[in-house]
Amino acid sequence: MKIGVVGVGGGGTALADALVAADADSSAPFLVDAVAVDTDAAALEALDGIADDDRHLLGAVHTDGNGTAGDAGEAARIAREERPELQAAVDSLPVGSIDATVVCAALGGGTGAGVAPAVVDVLGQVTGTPVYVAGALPGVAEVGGDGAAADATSDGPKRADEEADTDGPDRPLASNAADAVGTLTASADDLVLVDPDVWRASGASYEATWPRQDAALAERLGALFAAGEATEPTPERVLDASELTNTFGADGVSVVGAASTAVENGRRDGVVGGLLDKLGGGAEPDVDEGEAVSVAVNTARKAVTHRLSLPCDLTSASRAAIAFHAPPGWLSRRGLERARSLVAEETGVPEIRWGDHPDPHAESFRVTVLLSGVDDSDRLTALEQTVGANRLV
Ligand SMILES: Nc1nc2c(ncn2[C@@H]2O[C@H](COP(=O)(O)OP(=O)(O)OP(=O)(O)O)[C@@H](O)[C@H]2O)c(=O)[nH]1
Repeated sequence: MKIGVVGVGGGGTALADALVAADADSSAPFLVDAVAVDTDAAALEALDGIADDDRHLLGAVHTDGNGTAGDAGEAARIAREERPELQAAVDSLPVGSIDATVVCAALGGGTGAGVAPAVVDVLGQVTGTPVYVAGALPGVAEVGGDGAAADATSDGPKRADEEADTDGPDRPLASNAADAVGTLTASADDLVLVDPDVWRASGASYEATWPRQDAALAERLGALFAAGEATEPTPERVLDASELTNTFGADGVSVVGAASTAVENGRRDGVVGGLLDKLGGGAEPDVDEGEAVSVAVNTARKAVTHRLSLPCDLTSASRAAIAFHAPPGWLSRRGLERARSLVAEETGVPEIRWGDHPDPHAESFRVTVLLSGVDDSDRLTALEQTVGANRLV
């Protein structure tokens, strides 16, 4: 599936940047163009992979280029007033060449929560193809949940001025996120959620977590989009744009799980080894089918039971798709079918679309699972309780 990407706000543009990097690393490129929109000039400046011309500063008159400090209402006003600028930013995407657009945003941010819905709206009018949102929730400790309590006990109770660093009145991360989840599940074609606490090591700061979280989500989304783009060597099955489109978009939110197992690809190390592989066509390892099946099944089990992008009740998903990525010899039809059956048993979703991406240079067997229509997640329930909202999905 060929995608366009729009990053919105600090966290959103960082995730968009990570998608550009994942595309550059992929042997089946999937990203056509990426643009960044922010009210924070320094955050735009800090991006790596998005071209300077594709970075758009909004609201400079209101914020002096310093962001909205969590004010989603102000960000939404800026998006309304500067709709022509937003439109111009989005217009640079070659809409005729993309199958879908992914809008990336950290939903606790003022700009992420306030501008992303406007971007979805503009895209809906200009593209005619699905618009998905990849949304990062604020961390539990950032919004003063259980994690914050744990932090407080390790360092003694938090002082009032420290509270302002988490979810004080000037940074209403939880209410921004709750509002954005409600709005975006209704207006976008899907909302894929990611929870920073899945990636946060015990005692680590969120700042240290974000780069890993952004890279991991970008790699997962990239694996799904690339599965339909792989052509050489021929896949067993293609997960094409229409199959992914038909998986995204069930009522609820989407989550992405992934796991990988290191495997031999028979490639030789170093420059000389690479040349020998080229001359000799590479040395495909002789893979035992039983081992290939067991690696496929065990990796698929890990993908749905560990490290989903949002912890949730798997059985609440109503649709699923799987992308397999591995050296060709490891992609046995029987292994892929058995892995698919395992995911069907774990989720209760009977019809699961799948595709594989044979990659002679892959050094692991990787399974990426998209679950759509998820409507039962303790993390969302906690967010609802924090802000006193009704069910968000
Ligand atoms: N995943 C990720 N999250 C981030 C990053 N930077 C900040 N965040 C988190 O994203 C949320 C919103 O922060 P920003 O994205 O900087 O906010 P914004 O959308 O630019 O909005 P402003 O309030 O106007 O600055 C907070 O929960 C941050 O903790 C990042 O690089 N990656």
